[in-house]
Amino acid sequence: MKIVLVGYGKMGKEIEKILVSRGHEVIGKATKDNPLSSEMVKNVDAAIDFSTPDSVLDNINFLITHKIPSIIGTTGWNESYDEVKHRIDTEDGAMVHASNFSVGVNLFFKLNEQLAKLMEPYKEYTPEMTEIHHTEKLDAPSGTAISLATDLLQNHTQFNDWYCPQNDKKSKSGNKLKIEAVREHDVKGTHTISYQSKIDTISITHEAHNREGFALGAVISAEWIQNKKGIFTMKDVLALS
Ligand SMILES: NC(=O)C1=CN([C@@H]2O[C@H](COP(=O)(O)OP(=O)(O)OC[C@H]3O[C@@H](n4cnc5c(N)ncnc54)[C@H](OP(=O)(O)O)[C@@H]3O)[C@@H](O)[C@H]2O)C=CC1
Ligand SMILES: O=C(O)C1=N[C@H](C(=O)O)C[C@H](O)C1
Repeated sequence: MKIVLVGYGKMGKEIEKILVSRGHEVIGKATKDNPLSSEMVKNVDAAIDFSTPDSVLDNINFLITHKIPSIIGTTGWNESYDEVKHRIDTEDGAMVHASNFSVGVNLFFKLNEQLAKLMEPYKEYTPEMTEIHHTEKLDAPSGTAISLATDLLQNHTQFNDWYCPQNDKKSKSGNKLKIEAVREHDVKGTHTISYQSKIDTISITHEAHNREGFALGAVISAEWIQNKKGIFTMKDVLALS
């Protein structure tokens, strides 16, 4: 495949390695000072976007307009999801998006759903979430934490929304699940869901050791989306229901 990388930072560089190792070609790299252009997307099979929360929506709209299948790993655009889905559905677009492209985290998503169902009758346990990332991360909470919280809320009735003390846009008031966002030097991404009671705590944790899993999942998604139309997630790519 001929691929354009949108964002050539920590993830863009990791994805390039995997693309080359699987026999693909990177024919363009969009960055802050060299954004997407019509010239850059001529004859490409897919674009893989790991850019910034501020630029991703413009990138997505550009790629839909130019009929380029897109793999969107950038986080922080959840509020625009309905608008993007409408464009993909009505303009015959093709996209795989995921807050986390690693196989391990997608299995962890299933574990979180199952644990929420199991804990639902035990009202003495209160769920809580923590995510830890590197200090350069621009969004809080992480996209993965938002996905985990959304799945938990759908399978457990104690709370009806989430809040994050490190995110001013979401108010704490009301009946909300707490997501603590911690920033430490060079952490690749750790997510913990805990159910706490006076007597004990039950926790599950996923810890990424490096960025390879995210990058591999994005490349597999670009291979998978070829000749497909519609908006998909990593769950579709992995055939996890
Ligand atoms: N879904 C998943 O599995 C994962 C998602 N992510 C998400 O991916 C995103 C990127 O992460 P990471 O690689 O660590 O971030 P980096 O900060 O390392 O890289 C961001 C890149 O985006 C580029 N950029 C900025 N503005 C634009 C623009 N207008 N057009 C194109 N590119 C632009 C930057 O350009 P310049 O170099 O010029 O500054 C930089 O190359 C984040 O949102 C992160 O949360 C990360 C890991 C896994
Ligand atoms: O910015 C990162 O690094 C990561 N971002 C994604 C997120 O926001 O969940 C995925 C992973 O946790 C790493």
